[in-house]
Amino acid sequence: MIETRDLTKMYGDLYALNRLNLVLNQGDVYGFIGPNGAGKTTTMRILATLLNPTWGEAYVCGHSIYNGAKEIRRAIGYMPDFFGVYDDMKVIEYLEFFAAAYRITGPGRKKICEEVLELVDLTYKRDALVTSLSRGMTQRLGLARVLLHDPQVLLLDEPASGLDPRARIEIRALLKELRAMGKTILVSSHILPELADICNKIGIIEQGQLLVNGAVSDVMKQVRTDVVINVSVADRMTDAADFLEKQPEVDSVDEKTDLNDHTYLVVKMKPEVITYGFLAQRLIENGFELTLFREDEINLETAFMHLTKGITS
Ligand SMILES: Nc1ncnc2c1ncn2[C@@H]1O[C@H](COP(=O)(O)OP(=O)(O)OP(=O)(O)O)[C@@H](O)[C@H]1O
Repeated sequence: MIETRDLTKMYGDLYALNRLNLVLNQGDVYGFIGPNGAGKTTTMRILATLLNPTWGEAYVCGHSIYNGAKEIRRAIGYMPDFFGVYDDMKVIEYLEFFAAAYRITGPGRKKICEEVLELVDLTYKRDALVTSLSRGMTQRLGLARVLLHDPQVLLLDEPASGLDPRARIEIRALLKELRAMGKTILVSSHILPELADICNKIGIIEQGQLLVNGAVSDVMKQVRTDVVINVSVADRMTDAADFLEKQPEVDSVDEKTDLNDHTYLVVKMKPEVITYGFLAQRLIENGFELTLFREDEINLETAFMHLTKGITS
């Protein structure tokens, strides 16, 4: 669906993008992560055929950016990080305006506009002025706009930036829905954890260079520093904590309480230990009834800092 080969963009001596090689297959949701100025927008603009690279090649839906711009623009929905809305226009008028620009005509136009409004959960705002929408609603309207022509590929530049936590959750839910619809999505962010659970692939870019690229689980393995497991047992938590502390592979055991007031143990393994299934077995063999045994979610934000530290500092 998307392939770039040594894609490079220079501004004078500056490599905004340096030999970028990316592959997105149909249905991939690729989280493109990087700090400000990393080259994310440059990549998206090149893929959207709005900017020429200095060299390198890129294909979108099988069309080259050099001679397939028309076909590419038809196949993609590009949402830039900043886009203007027009004053004195109602939400539905705004969408109909863009639908007309996409040459969607006849009675079908109205239907499509209503459908995308429904998809982004803005039906209740159809007659509101676009300038009266909150930032989160404006972002959702922006998404609705790029969905009008039912593109196969979505290029979304920081769709969650500047949103409050609730609006971020809504955008993530929407992205999940688009993923379920089979869209291929390249979505950028400078916040790693934000995208981890909606993407199947992740790339981390800095100063125009892709530092890490792969399946979310592989990226997590690469950046993993130590293994932490959350454990809970029925009734005998104190005994379990004592037992775990005595195991030679265990570094530390701490007790924590979750939001529902459930207590669990946070077991940190020694640095060289990367497997941990044996601990569950030992607990069971020693008569503990396990109610929770799960690797702690790796803090991707920490991983991100860990990865980029060497370059930025
Ligand atoms: N028109 C331009 N002229 C000169 N330099 C530019 C131009 N556009 C971008 N750059 C530089 O190219 C680099 C990459 O910029 P880009 O906008 O792609 O980064 P980004 O990852 O999207 O960052 P942000 O999160 O801030 O949007 C930056 O150093 C930027 O200053």
